[in-house]
Amino acid sequence: MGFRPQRRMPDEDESGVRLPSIGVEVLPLWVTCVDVGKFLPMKLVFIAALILLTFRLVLGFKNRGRLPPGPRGLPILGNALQLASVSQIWLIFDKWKSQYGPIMYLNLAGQHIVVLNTKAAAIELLERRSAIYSDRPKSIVGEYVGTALTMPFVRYDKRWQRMRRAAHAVLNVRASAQYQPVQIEEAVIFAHKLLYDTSSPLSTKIARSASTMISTHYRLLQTLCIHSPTLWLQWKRNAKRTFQQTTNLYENYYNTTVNHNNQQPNLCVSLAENEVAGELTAVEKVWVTGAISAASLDTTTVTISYFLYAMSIYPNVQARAQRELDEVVGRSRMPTFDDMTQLPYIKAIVKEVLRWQPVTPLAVPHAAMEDDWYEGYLIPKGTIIFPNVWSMNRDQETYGPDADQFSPERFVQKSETGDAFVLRPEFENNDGHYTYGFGRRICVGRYVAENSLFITACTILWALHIEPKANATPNLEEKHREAQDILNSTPDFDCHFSPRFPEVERILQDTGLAA
Ligand code: HEM
Repeated sequence: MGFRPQRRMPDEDESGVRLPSIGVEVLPLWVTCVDVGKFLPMKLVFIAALILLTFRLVLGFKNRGRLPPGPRGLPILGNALQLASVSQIWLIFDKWKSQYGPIMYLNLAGQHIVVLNTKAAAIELLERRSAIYSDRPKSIVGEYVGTALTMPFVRYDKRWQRMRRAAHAVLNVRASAQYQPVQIEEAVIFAHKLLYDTSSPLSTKIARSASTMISTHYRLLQTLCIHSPTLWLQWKRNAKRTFQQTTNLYENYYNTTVNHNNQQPNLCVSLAENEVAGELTAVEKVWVTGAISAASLDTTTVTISYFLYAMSIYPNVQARAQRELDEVVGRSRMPTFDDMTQLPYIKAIVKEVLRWQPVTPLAVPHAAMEDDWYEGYLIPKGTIIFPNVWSMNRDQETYGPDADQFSPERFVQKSETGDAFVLRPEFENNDGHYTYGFGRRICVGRYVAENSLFITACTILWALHIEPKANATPNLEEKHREAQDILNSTPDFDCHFSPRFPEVERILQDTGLAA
């Protein structure tokens, strides 16, 4: 069933993008004051703010007994100061989990936050009750510069439904198979670079490999990386210009790729040709491709970094994976997607990297669209919901006492003959982690990501021997203390790569040329 075109709202431009507006009802108090202050005498604003604040405090006290348990905060500021100086919020949440249980309440200067610490809570709310938990938090900055069109942050409305259907049409299990030849090519180029490119640092080589689907993808990503910080810093002054620049960037990329396609399957061409994508407006279409490219960049880069890092510090895992590759693939050709079912240990490594170091340890926040109750606790409408993926992925009841350790063995068991590994039956059709998120907002690119991670892991392990550079083993805890984001940071490490056997270079080159 198609969606009927939406009526344009008074504060939308012709592309349907919301223009800057003053939405008093949803803004945090301080922002309301700042914006409204331009239009009203300061005294009036102050009185209005005081009334609103009193109202919120009274309501807050009334509701407090019914809200989930959580750390005590300060009046007005709530828990804001407890979180302001923390670099890895998920570690604090993990600590609080043992104190407050499966569902935890925080207050950030009036904004309700609920953290879901267990898979049972996340599945009940974000999956079974997804009809009311699939929204995203309203972002004031974002609406100025285009999150109204950036798919992972789009509010749960008709536009998101159009975008999601289009993205699903070009990224579902079957559609994602069309990108496999390009993913093989990318993996071969990556392995070659790791071996022979001595000029660029490891992090640059990894970022290059994160262009999961199409070679031209990378050019867009590079441009985005260069422009993003300035675009975001100047957000308010140049809001409209920023939005326009980003649209131009995406449009340029989209048109160039569609018009100069070299016959390789790629996302833009798939979208241009897909019937479902016909429901999108022109501007939505280019933003879907841009947002998908951006969504795949950090996620894949961080995950591949942790894969290399794990291989360098767990030589036994590396050796076991290489034994599996030698037995199944041999040394006269490179692994392909056809080998996938025969390589359970490599699949287990990919699952374990995603479980052990989820790139977004709190996923992407959802938002409650109605007042709701869970286990006797009130979740007010507008609450921002963080699924605590980090804690769920390290739950000892599910993963055992070694849940904090990197151990792909947890996903495999000995085959009946006892001479090989097979995936444990419960993980055949199950990720074995919660890193791709939940419910209707679950990562739409996960099949492409899985293919990309699998073929990259196979290719690297088949071709290279990986060793940490002397004295280069980083202390992850130290690194984490430096992170200032809700994204897991890339580990700061370096490795030494060498070919596993003499024919590696020739076979890499032959495969690269043939792909
Ligand atoms: C290691 C790889 C990846 C991880 C761990 C990851 C993780 C996530 C997570 C946690 C979400 C939010 C889920 C939620 O709200 O519950 C998400 C959303 C999304 N991801 Fe991924 N992602 C990965 C790769 C990719 C790739 C390769 C693409 C594109 C080809 C992609 C496209 C998207 C999009 C478009 C969304 C927004 C979905 C929506 O809001 O409906 N992701 N991803």
